Amino acid sequence: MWNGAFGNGSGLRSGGGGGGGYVPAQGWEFVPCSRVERERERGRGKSRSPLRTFSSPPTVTQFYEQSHCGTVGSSLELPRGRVRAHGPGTHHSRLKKKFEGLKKRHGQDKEEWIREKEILLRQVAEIQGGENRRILLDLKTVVEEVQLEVKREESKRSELQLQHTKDTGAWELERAELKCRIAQEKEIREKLQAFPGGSIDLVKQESGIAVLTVNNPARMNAFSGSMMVELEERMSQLEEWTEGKGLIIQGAAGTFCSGSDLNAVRAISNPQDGMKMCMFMQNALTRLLRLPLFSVALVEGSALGGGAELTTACDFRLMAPGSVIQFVHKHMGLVPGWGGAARLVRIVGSQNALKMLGNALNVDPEMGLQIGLADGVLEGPLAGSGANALLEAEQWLGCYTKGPSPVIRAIKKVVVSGRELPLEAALRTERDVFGTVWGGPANLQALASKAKHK
Ligand SMILES: CCC(=O)SCCNC(=O)CCNC(=O)[C@H](O)C(C)(C)COP(=O)(O)OP(=O)(O)OC[C@H]1O[C@@H](n2cnc3c(N)ncnc32)[C@H](O)[C@@H]1OP(=O)(O)O
Repeated sequence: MWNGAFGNGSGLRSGGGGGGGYVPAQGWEFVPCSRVERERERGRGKSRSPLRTFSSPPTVTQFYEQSHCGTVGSSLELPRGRVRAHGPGTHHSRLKKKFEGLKKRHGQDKEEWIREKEILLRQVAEIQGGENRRILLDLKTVVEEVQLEVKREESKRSELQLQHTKDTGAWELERAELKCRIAQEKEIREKLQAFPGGSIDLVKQESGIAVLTVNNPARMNAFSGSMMVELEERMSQLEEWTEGKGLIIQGAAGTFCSGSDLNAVRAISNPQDGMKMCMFMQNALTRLLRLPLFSVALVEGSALGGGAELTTACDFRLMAPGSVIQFVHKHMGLVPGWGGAARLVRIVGSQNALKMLGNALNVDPEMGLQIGLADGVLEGPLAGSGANALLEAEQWLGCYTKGPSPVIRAIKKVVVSGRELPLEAALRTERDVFGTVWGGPANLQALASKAKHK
C-alpha cells in the first residue's frame, strides 16, 4: 500500500531538501536525509576528504517531525478518498507501526553513523598524526641541513683562520727577513765603500744596447768594494731603462776582470763579512741575469775568479782570441760564491762544471765553444783590441736586439721565467707576457704586411 502510495512520487526522488529518497534496491522507501547523503557520498567515491564537516544525526523526535511535518510529511499525505475508506483507527495504527519502524531504523542509522564517525575521527587523527610526523620530519631535515651548513661554514672559517695565521706568520717572517736583509745590505754596503777604487761605467746607447765597463785597470779590473756597490746601482738603472734591448759587459783596457780585489778580500776575510759580501754580489748578479735585455760578456784577456762568475750572469759569452775564463777559486781555497757555480752548471752541465771547478780549468775560446761556455769567438782582424772588439760584439748582438724593444724584452722575460720558475708559474708568466705583445704595434704591423717567413 505504501509503495503504491509513493509509486509516482517523483518529488521524493530528488531527495533535495526533503527528508527521504529513492533506494533502487528496495523500491520506494523512506530514507532519512543524512543517510541519502551518505549513500550519495559513498557513490561519489572516496575522493571527499575525511576532514569534511559532519553533523550529529538527527534525534528520533526530529526524525519523526521531519517525516510528518516536513516535505516527507506532505509527501505522506494520502489521497483523501483512501484515508476515509480505511478509517482513522487503521490509519493511526499504520502510522504508529511505521513510526516504530522508522524509530528502529533511526537507531540503526545512528549506530552506523556513530561507527562511521569514529572511523572518520580515527582517519582524521591518523592523517593529522601523519601530517604532523611529515612536518616534524621536514623540520628535522631542515634543522639537519642548517646544522650541516653551520658546520661547513665553521670549518671554512677555521680553515681561513688557519690560512690567515699561516699567511700572517709567513708574511711576518718575510718582513723580518727583508728587514734583516736591508740592514745587512746597508751594513755591507758601508763596509764595501771602505775599499774604494775603480768604477763601473754605464753607457746607454740610442741603439738600445748599453755598455757596462768594469773599470779598474790598475788591478786587472778586479772588483773593489765600491765597484761592487756601483754594480748594484747600475742594475737599478738598467732595470728602469724601458727602451733597452741589449747589454754588453766588458773590462777596461782589453782585459775582462780578475775577480774581487784581493786587498778587500784580505781585509774582510772573516766568514760573516765574507758571507755578506757574497750575498750582496749574488743579489746584484741575479738581477743582471734577470734583466729584460739580451746580455753578453765580451771576454778579452782574463776572466778570473769573480770575473769568471760575472760572465755566467750574462746570457751569452763572446771570447776574443787569446782570452781565458778560469774559475780559480780552488787555487784560492774557495768555491764560487757569487752564484757562479749554480749558473755554470746550467750553462755547461754538471760534468763540465765539475771539470772546470775541480781543476780550475783554463778555458780558452776553442774549449769554450766546445763545452758551450762561449757562444762566439771574435774573428775580426783587430779582434781583442778594445773598441773594435766592442764593435764586433755589438754586431754579433744585433741579430738578437733587432726589432721593437717590447718584443725583445718579452722574449727575454719568458725565457727567464721558463728557466727559473716551476712550470705552472712559468706558464702563467708566459701568458701574462704574451698579453703585452698580442695586438701590439709590432704584431699589428706584421699582420698588415702579410709577413712570409722564408
Ligand atoms: C770571488 C773570489 C775571487 O774573485 S778571488 C780573486 C781571484 N783572482 C785572482 O786571484 C787574480 C790574481 N791575479 C792574477 O792572477 C794576475 O794578476 C792576473 C790577473 C793573471 C794578471 O797577471 P799579470 O798580467 O801578470 O799582471 P799582474 O799580476 O802584474 O797584475 C797587475 C796588477 O794587478 C794586480 N791585481 C791583479 N789581480 C788582482 C786582484 N784580483 N786583486 C787585486 N789586485 C790585483 C796585481 O797585484 C798587480 O798589481 P801591482 O802592479 O803589483 O801593484
